Parts: sequence; structure tokens; C-alpha cells
Amino acid sequence: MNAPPSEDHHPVLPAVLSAEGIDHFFVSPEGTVLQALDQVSLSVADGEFVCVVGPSGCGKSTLLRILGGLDAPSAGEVRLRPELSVVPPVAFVFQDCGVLPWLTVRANAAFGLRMSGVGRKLSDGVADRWLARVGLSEFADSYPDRLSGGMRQRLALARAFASGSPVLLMDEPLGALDPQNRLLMQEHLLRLWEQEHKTVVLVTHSIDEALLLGDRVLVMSDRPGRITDTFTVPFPRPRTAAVQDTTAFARLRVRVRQALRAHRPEEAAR
Ligand SMILES: Nc1ncnc2c1ncn2[C@@H]1O[C@H](COP(=O)(O)OP(=O)(O)OP(=O)(O)O)[C@@H](O)[C@H]1O
Repeated sequence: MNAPPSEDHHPVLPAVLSAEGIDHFFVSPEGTVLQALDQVSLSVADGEFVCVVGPSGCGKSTLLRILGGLDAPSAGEVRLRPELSVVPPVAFVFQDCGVLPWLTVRANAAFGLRMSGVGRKLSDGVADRWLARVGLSEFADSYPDRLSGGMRQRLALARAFASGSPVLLMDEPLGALDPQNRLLMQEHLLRLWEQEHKTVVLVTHSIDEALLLGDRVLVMSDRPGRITDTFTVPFPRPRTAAVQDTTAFARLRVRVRQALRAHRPEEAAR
């Protein structure tokens, strides 16, 4: 295995999701080849929250899609713990929510369960419990156009958590929110995850978000994306946004920022 240089060791717990030696190439209609990923290997333990940060265009979304089986890698292998194949193993949360405007809020929350064959009564019951947990009960019979951006994102989270999938793959799920709403949603996501302990891989541009939410932060280089550094986040749980005001947080933020800069060609040239 091509282990990335790392400040910290990978978890000793058995991996739920792992990837080994992932390369990915895109070919344009004119035949131009673009390498998006270069020998990416990672391993995510059961119940672990892993955040991925990296410069724009470095291949984070491509990696997430490959981890979730939406795209096949050009080379390398993704493995999910075998017993997970009995349920939809992964649920996605995207920046644009993926909320379906023609379905009610309840039907949106129940969507993952319905797609995996769960009957309406049972899936609606689960959806209603999740809507209550994200504070959207009163909108259950409404359509998503009645919801604000933050509420839609809460609905997207409810749908992912309600789906029963043990692995949640999140691509900038809070990226479209204003700073105040984003902080509220980060704390909301923290609470949900701390209660449910799903296995999460979350892509974000925000170092602060990664350090607030994650157990580990993986840093990617410029394209073609490689994992250059891994940081274990030592802050105890349950966490609140107040951890961002501590000296330890500020120090770790600097180290992650330095790791990000170290692998950008224009920085290396300075
Ligand atoms: N379907 C595609 N066809 C061709 N090129 C693609 C395709 N999808 C992504 N790319 C290219 O692959 C590279 C990686 O894209 P990707 O979206 O994975 O990056 P990212 O790190 O998620 O970017 P951002 O942070 O800006 O969202 C980029 O150069 C992008 O232009």
C-alpha cells in the first residue's frame, strides 16, 4: 500500500470503507487527458468522522463519488465492509441538497428508505422522527419551496440519517449557507453524528469546519489530488463551536493551513 506521509497513524479499528491506489483520469471529447487523482489510499473506521480538505479542483468530489460507487476509478480499488452490502451502504449529501421539489418534505425525508424497498407506513414513521429531530415537523406536509436554504440542508441531513445507510458521504454540505447558518448547521451536524455515530467522509473548503467536525482531517495536494497529510483532531467530544476559540485549535489550524500550502506549486516555488 502506498501510505501517504502522515503526522498521525491510521486508526487501528477495522475499516468500514477503504480505498487503495486510486487513480482517476478524465478524457475530454477532444481526447485531452486530465488526471484528477493520483494514488489515493485511505481507510475509514466504523463510526469515524473524516474530513477532506484541499484546493479547488484537486479532486475531492471525484474521490467522494468514487468512494460512494457513483464512478469507477481508472485504477485502484474501493472496499466496503462486506456485510454492509445488505443495506444501501452509503447515502450522499451534496451542497445543493438534492432535495426533490415535487415531493413533500416528509416524502423527501423518507426517500432513501422508500428507494430501498421499505413500505410507506414504516418509512413515513422514520421520516417523521427525523423531521422532529431537525426541527421540521411542522413542514412535513409542505413542499420544499416553503423552506429556507438552512432548512433544506437540515432536510437533506434528515434524509441521509433516516436512510439507514451506515456510511454518509458529504460534499460541501454546508457550503451554500451564510456564515451564521453554517455555524448553526455545523453544531447541528455534530449533535446528530455524536448521537448516531455513522461513518462519515465530509469534503469541505473550510479548515475550521474540518477541525470542528472531524476525528481526522486528510489534506489533499493540488491536482492531481494526492493525500499528503493526515491530522488527528484531539478535541474531546461532545464538541461545541467554542472549541474554535482555544489556543490548541488555533495551533492545529495553522498546521493544516501550512500543509495545504506546502503542496501548491506556486507556494513551493517561493
Ligand atoms: N466529469 C468530468 N469530466 C472532465 N473533467 C472533470 C469532470 N469532473 C471533474 N473534472 C475535473 O477534475 C478535476 C477535479 O474535479 P473535482 O470536482 O473532483 O475537484 P474538487 O476538489 O471537488 O473541486 P472544488 O473544490 O472546486 O469543488 C477538476 O480539474 C475538474 O475540472
